[in-house]
Amino acid sequence: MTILLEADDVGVAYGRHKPVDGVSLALARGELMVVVGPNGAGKTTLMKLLTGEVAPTGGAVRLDGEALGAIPAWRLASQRAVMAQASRLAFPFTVAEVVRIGIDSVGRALTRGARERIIGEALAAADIGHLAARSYQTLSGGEQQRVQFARTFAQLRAGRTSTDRQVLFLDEPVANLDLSHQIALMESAARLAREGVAVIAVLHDLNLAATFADRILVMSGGRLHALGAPAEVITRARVRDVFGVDLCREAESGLPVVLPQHYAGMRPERGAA
Ligand SMILES: Nc1ncnc2c1ncn2[C@@H]1O[C@H](COP(=O)(O)OP(=O)(O)OP(=O)(O)O)[C@@H](O)[C@H]1O
Repeated sequence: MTILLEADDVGVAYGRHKPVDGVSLALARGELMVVVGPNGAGKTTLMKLLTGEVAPTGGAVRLDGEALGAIPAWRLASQRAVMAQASRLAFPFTVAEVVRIGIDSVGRALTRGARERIIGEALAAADIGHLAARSYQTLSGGEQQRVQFARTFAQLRAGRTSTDRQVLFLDEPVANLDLSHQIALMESAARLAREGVAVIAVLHDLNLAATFADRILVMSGGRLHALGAPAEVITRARVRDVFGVDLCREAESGLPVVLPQHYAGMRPERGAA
């Protein structure tokens, strides 16, 4: 198993407040890990620690075996892509231009045709081909979110010309999406995982998490509460403890969350990484 992202006892303190405290994890090539937890549990802060946006006050993060801080920005751009919670743009870029930004720093060696192919593929992966000429600023929140996913998708595709050991970070990527686009975006993320990308995503929807995750990490009060396969982690007792929600009786066996019929059989098969 090839580990692409590692956190050792990582945490950050703001005065006496510790949004994330002592979290350790290892994310393998081809794995899709979903981070869940209540509001304020430390999910976004953990993602920021893992991407290097926030410097840890304790512990260490390694990307493909190297200390995060030691990797130059130009190389990081090929190794990982980040979709943050909200992305506003000050300039009136078109959708296609925003997606092109994703490959500006990593796709210089690509031919013009290859770049256009990647952009087309990214637009399709996010179902925004029909919006390509629209101004990003005039899009709905959900449409903007899909554009940001396409940008990260394009960045990874272009970066693959330098390395196929890549990590994708998605912080609440489906927050504003309708049900079918939530599933479509997670399917695209799962497809990237099947191609070997290590994917880590913050989600609030436990159904979606259980459907798509190889492993689920539960954060609670800044600490790692549980980490494992969906059926082991999303138990009725844990949902009660962590989220304060009592699930229905049917939830007693196997995955406790009532999976809508629509999700049935949608769990993608993972190929060997
Ligand atoms: N820069 C900061 N200074 C002080 N406190 C912070 C800072 N950043 C985050 N926090 C606090 O850390 C805690 C965790 O925040 P974080 O955004 O990681 O939670 P979350 O699990 O992503 O929540 P949500 O589900 O609401 O998005 C919160 O109480 C937040 O107010």
